[in-house]
Amino acid sequence: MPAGADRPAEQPGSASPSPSPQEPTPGRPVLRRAEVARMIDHTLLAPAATDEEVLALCAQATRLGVGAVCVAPTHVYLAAASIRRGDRDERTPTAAVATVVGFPHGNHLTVIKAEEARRAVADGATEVDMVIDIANAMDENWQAIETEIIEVRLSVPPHVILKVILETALLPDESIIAACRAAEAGGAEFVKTSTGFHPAGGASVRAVRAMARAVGGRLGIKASGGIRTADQATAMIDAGATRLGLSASEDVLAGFPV
Ligand SMILES: O=C[C@H](O)COP(=O)(O)O
Repeated sequence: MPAGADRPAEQPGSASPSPSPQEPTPGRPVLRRAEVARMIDHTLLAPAATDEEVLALCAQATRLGVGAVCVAPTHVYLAAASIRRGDRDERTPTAAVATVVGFPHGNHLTVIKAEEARRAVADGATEVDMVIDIANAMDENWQAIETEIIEVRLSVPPHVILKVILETALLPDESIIAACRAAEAGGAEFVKTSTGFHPAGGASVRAVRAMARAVGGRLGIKASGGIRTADQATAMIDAGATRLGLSASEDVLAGFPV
């Protein structure tokens, strides 16, 4: 079962209600299913996820044409092997393998996050989503956040994409902006809204807009946590998201025209 599939939309981790995106943003072409699929990190991070469920996720990823799968560190090796096999059989473009570090609470020692990232890359991950030490953001200790990001950045090769999870439901806009700047200074490629596991909630249009104001055009912006419909996904993209972390990828994509 995909992570969060057993949660109703308004439970912890769900995306905040957003303005209806039914009216297309002026000047933006209609979003097509294949284009949105390439923006998706198809995600399974449920603590009890089995190997069988990870293999099903990878098969689905290949079928849907998503940009990446995102799995727990313990499943990276399996996912990377499965994606490679699926690509050979189906002759479809390769989905990247992403994983998480310091997940979901973020209060692991920096040295543990750095080693977790290094091992994940050795196992086949090319994208790493690290959770910041959220207490540092509550304390507005931006230097500590930047230092930790630098440590993780230095633990993996330059080609690895580093995404920094801020748990934005806990933060006012000014803190989101400051954390995004610390992520940029620390060498991250992306900032990401949420783990999808915090009781305060998941992605919101408010947070994505603040992130876009801070680093849009320079860093990628990943909206994740509680996005269950094409309307919610569209609202995130219109707010500035360039990636979507979704466990409900199939349902979301079904709402976009081919
Ligand atoms: O990192 C991504 C999230 O865990 C995905 O959250 P979701 O299951 O609410 O889509």
